[in-house]
Order: sequence, then structure tokens, then C-alpha cells
Amino acid sequence: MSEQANHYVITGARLADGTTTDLFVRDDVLVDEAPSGAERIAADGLLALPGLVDLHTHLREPGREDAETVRTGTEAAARGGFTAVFAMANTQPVTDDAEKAEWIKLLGERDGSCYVQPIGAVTKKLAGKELSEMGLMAKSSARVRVFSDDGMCVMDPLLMRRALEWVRPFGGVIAQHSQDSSLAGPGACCHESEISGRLGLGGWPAQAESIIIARDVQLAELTRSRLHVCHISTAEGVDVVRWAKKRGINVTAEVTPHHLLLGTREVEGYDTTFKVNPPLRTDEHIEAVREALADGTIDVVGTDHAPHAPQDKDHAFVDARPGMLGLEQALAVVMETMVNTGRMDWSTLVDRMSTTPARIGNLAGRQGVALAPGAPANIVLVDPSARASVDREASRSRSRNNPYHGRELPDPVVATFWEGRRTFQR
Ligand SMILES: NC(=O)N[C@@H](CC(=O)O)C(=O)O
Ligand SMILES: [Zn+2]
Ligand SMILES: [Zn+2]
Repeated sequence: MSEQANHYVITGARLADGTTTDLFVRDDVLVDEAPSGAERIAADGLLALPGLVDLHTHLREPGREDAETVRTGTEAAARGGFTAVFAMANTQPVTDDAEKAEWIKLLGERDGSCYVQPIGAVTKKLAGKELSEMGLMAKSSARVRVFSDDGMCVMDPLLMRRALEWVRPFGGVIAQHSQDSSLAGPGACCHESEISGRLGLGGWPAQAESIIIARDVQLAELTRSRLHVCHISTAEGVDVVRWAKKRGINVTAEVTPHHLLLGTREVEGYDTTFKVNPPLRTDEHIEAVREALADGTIDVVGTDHAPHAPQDKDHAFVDARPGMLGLEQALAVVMETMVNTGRMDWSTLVDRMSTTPARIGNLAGRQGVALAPGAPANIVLVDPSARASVDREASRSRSRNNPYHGRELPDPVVATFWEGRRTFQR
């Protein structure tokens, strides 16, 4: 038995369905009896869940390695209980051809503490003018299935129609950053509300989001293709998705941890950590996205982990880069807002944070698989009662724009195993 072998016996853990079992890890799979020489891990009182899957991560490599790298971003992911992340295309250069997608995939294999699946850009350089090489990215060894201009909205409806048509034959999906940039002034940087008026900040109305979603679900219907709505944040947006699903339109939606917990009032101190797209909203919107995540109108939680270097955040609110960290506290925030409030049980949480994101991103069978013999050994061990004050300095991320700094939250992740490899241990 080599010392490097990933052989574990995890005893006494409770699964998402409430049953208690022992888990046997032999290399990268779960088996039905203890491998010889396995390390024993007592997990009494802990939950064992399939590793979490994030459809929406910004890893910043290549181009902004001062803010994050594949290594540091996936270390943050493992710390948060994730065993797979989808890397957004808005890097420098943009991931808009097969070679660049293959390079991200290779970086993941070389440096990753979890599986890294590249997302391809919808348009070249995210410029919104010309479709990228989506077919070649799909055919490449990176096997890209999710395409997004995230950071930018695909504003041209004809281009959006063509993109949806293009990905349909190979089962791809267009993940849209739904934000009508023509419906707010150039300085829009928070939610349009009484608070934006009082603070003197330009606002994004909720309708800048819901109008694009309404257009796109109809284009998904027209093309019989698949649409994913990134970071939905408004009651109006949720209503449109609910309507579209009732019509049988192939649409899925995602909410971020920060839109489940944080509100417009966070920006009152002009702390640019809280500047994000779409902006933090008011209580009625927060209530709407929580309800929609519980009832399945919103299919998944996606972190929109968006690391930024200090020089991009240390500006007047209107000039700072939007985006905040998310990977390390995602599970904690979903527990606090959804599980500990009695809105959601653990098996639904697993669906929203592991099974369904894996399915949307075409990783079903490899990620988000229920823990049973034969399944890949992607496991997160969770202590449901631990709590701690978040310290941004303790982050695995290279950036410090953590919106939960100083806040007391659950501190659930005890250990993470990716394909049998222990990638995090508290
Ligand atoms: N969410 C953000 O405010 N910023 C993201 C881009 C995006 O998700 O739109 C980023 O890349 O920094
Ligand atoms: Zn976005
Ligand atoms: Zn994003």
C-alpha cells in the first residue's frame, strides 16, 4: 500500500436523506467495503454530502493573477466544499476559442484543488458583435458546453437568437448576464430605490434585469434551445422565469449567496466591497429569491465569486469594479438563509448546490452524484452546528473583497474530498 493512496473509511456520517452510514473511499471511487490500510475518519454528528458544484466562478487567470489564480481560486473552492467550478470567460484574454479553453482546462489539471470546467464566451472578446468559435470550443478537448459573456449582457437580440440556435445541436446552454445596460445611466452602481436617491448613486431598476429575461426566454422558446439566467436578483425576474417554466420553456436560473443574504442597505457606508452586478436589492426581492430557490423556480445557487485586487476596489463607489467573493461562505450563507430558517431541507440543498448545477453544466455522472458505492469520491463533510466570525484575512482566495467579513455565520466545512483526494481539512 503506497502512502499516497487515497483510502478512507468515514464512519458514522449522516447523508442528505437522513440515513447514517459508513463511506469507503478507494482511490477516486466509493466502494462497498473498507479498503485495507485506509485512514479512519470519525464523522459522528457530521453530514456527508456530494461535493458542491459552482456554475459561476471567476478565476481571473490568465490576465489578472494579482487578483486570483486557478490555484488560489480552487483552494478557496475546496475550503467552501466545492469539487467542481465553472470558470467564467471574462479573463484577459477572453476564453473565446478552443485553444484558450483547452489552456484553462490544462491549468485546472495542473494547479486545481477541484475540477475546473471552462466556460466559453458567446461573442469574440465579449464585444457583443460577432459570435465566438462555440462549435470548436465544444469539439475541443475542453468539451465546452456552457457559453457566457458574463460581465456583459448579450444585448443584440439577433446575436442572442443565433447563439441559442448554435448550441442546440450539441446540448450547449447560453448563460446570460441579464442586465439591460441601456435602461440605466452610465453611472448606475446600485439598486434603484429610495436609498440610491438618498446616497446620490445612480441606480439599476429591477426591470433592467426582468426585461432581458423576458426577451431571452422567448428566444429560447423560438429556438427550442436552452437558456440559463445568471445571478437572478429581482422579484420581477423570478416571475418571468416562473411564467416561462409553466410554458415548458427550457430555462434554468441561478441565485448568488449574496443576493440571498445581503441588501441595498449594505452600500450606505459607500464600502465598495458591496458594489456588485446585479446590485444588492431590497427586502421584497430578497424574499422573492429565497422563496423561488425553495420552490425550484430558481434551480441553483451559483457563487459569482468575483475576486478583485485592492487597486480596483479602492475608488469612489461609482468608479470601483463590481464583484465580491463567494466560494468560501456559499454553503454557510445558504444554510443561514434557507436551512436554518426551515425553508429548505438538506436534500434540496444538495440538489441546488451540487446535483442540478452538475446537470446544467453537463457533468452529470461525474459530479453531483449521490454518495453510494460506485459513485465518484467527491465528498464534503459538514458540521451543521459550527459557527464563526468570518475573517477575510483567513481566506484562501488571493483577494480580500469578502462581503461577510466580521459577520457571524455557520462554519460548516470540515473536510473536502475531490476524486478521493483530500483537498481541504479544517
Ligand atoms: N458580478 C460582478 O459584479 N462582477 C463580475 C462579472 C459579473 O458576474 O457580471 C466580475 O467579473 O467581476
Ligand atoms: Zn454577471
Ligand atoms: Zn459573474
